[in-house]
Amino acid sequence: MRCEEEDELLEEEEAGVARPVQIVSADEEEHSFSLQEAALERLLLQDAVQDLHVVVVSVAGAFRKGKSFLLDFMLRYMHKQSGSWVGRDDEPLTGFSWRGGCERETTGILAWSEVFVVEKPDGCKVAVLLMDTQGAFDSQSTIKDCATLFALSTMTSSVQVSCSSSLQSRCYATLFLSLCLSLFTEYGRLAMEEVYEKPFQSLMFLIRDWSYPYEHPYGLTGGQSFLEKRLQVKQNQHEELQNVRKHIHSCFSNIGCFLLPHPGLKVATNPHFDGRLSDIDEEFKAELVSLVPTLLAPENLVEKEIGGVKITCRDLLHYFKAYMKIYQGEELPHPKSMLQATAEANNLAAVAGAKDLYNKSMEQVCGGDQPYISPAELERLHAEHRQASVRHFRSVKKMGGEDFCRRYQEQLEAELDEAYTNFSKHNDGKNIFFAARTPATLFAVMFAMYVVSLVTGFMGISSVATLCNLVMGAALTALCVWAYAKYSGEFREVGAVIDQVAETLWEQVRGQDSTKGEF
Ligand SMILES: Nc1nc2c(ncn2[C@@H]2O[C@H](COP(=O)(O)OP(=O)(O)OP(=O)(O)O)[C@@H](O)[C@H]2O)c(=O)[nH]1
Ligand SMILES: [Mg+2]
Repeated sequence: MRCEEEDELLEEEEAGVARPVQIVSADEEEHSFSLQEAALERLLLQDAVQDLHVVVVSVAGAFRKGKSFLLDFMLRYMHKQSGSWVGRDDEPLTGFSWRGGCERETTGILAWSEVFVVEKPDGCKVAVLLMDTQGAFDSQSTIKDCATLFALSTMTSSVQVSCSSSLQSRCYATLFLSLCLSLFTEYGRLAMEEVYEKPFQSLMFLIRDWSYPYEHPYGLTGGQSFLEKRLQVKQNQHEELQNVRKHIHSCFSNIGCFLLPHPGLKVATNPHFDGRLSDIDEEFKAELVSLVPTLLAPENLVEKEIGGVKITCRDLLHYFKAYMKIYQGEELPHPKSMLQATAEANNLAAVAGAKDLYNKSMEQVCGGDQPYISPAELERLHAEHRQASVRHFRSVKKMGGEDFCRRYQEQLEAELDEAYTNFSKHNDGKNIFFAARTPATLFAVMFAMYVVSLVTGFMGISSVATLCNLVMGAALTALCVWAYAKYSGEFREVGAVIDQVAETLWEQVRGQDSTKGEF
């Protein structure tokens, strides 16, 4: 069954059908999470988006609160981006899987397989990635599970939408705030010591089923006044709570709150509800139409920044890998190791960017469809592009301090030299004389053996003549095998050994020639 499902998914992927992709999967028994690296790579390394700055919108929060449901409306907006995006009255809601009932639906973290490319009003193109997360407080998850997912989605997103209901908002905010205190505020403080920038971008508290519009009206303004009241620092509060309230603003560049009305009884209680708008209360629809563009309109998109630098889809991959590593332990990671992981991923992303720059420049010089270039010229261009690449690495703002970055610079230099060896070999392969070296050497051996066997035969030294004939025969066989290996692509190892032997002979003769030349 599992295999069939996987095959189906693969077929869908090949057919280009957009769908949710599991990027972090949960192991329910072990209470652990693992990164689906291959799926994430396929998602983030698509040609059209890998070099674009990324906007990561993640919806997290309490379980069964309509997170996936909301994301499906976000998908509708991303597909249409026009006034009538919300859809027809009788259209079922599809996309991220959602359903009624009291059992949880989403596990781990999922992303939409289509990364949307949006042009911002300033003309910059950005890639928008939508992420759905497992809900907090379900009966099967531990507090550590909830905190891990919450931390992961906060660390990797630029817009974090935190869902909770009116009633839960208190305990949810408390969990979030205490998490903030123990992890994010300390992480933020450490990060800011280095880069003086707020570590996270946008946080939107989304309060569902708001039932007190007479106190705070629905929408953003009501939410803002509700939030201000919640985040007020009061003298009689516990010192810890006071600190969180003070620090939360220094962690996020923008904190908002949106109060969403109840969607109506059909949504909440009808088991056959399929998401059609005609079954949803007007009030809810009106607020939804204002909420989604607040988060996703081109002018409101917030790019993911780390260490004060906007990151690309390719960079995001490094951060995911680094964060996933630290969240796999028994305990929640210490803020210091979070910072360490960020610095590591930050440097690795800079290495990857610099290497990509070098590879692209060298491809133009000696890529697959470029003609042969002289080795001396190739070496000169390699030195030039290597320097440019290292300069690029050094110019990128990085975390971790000078010594830490130097280690990654050394790694980059070693990787560039290795890439050069490959480019150089590839270039040599294009030289027709270089390719003809093996048959030329074998012919020369055969000719020399033929002459020696003639002379020695004439002089009557038949044993030497026979030996020469044998060597000639061996050279001829080697030539035939080599030609077959090159033509058919089979017995490649044998072909390589023959090349190696011919190369050694060639170098030997050339070496003797040049020694003679010196005298
Ligand atoms: N009360 C209420 N129900 C909603 C709201 N939005 C959607 N729902 C309903 O809530 C149910 C759960 O929706 P999902 O989108 O699957 O919820 P979820 O938060 O993704 O759930 P998990 O993935 O299990 O954490 C569905 O029946 C929705 O119709 C809302 O604002 N309030
Ligand atoms: Mg869900």
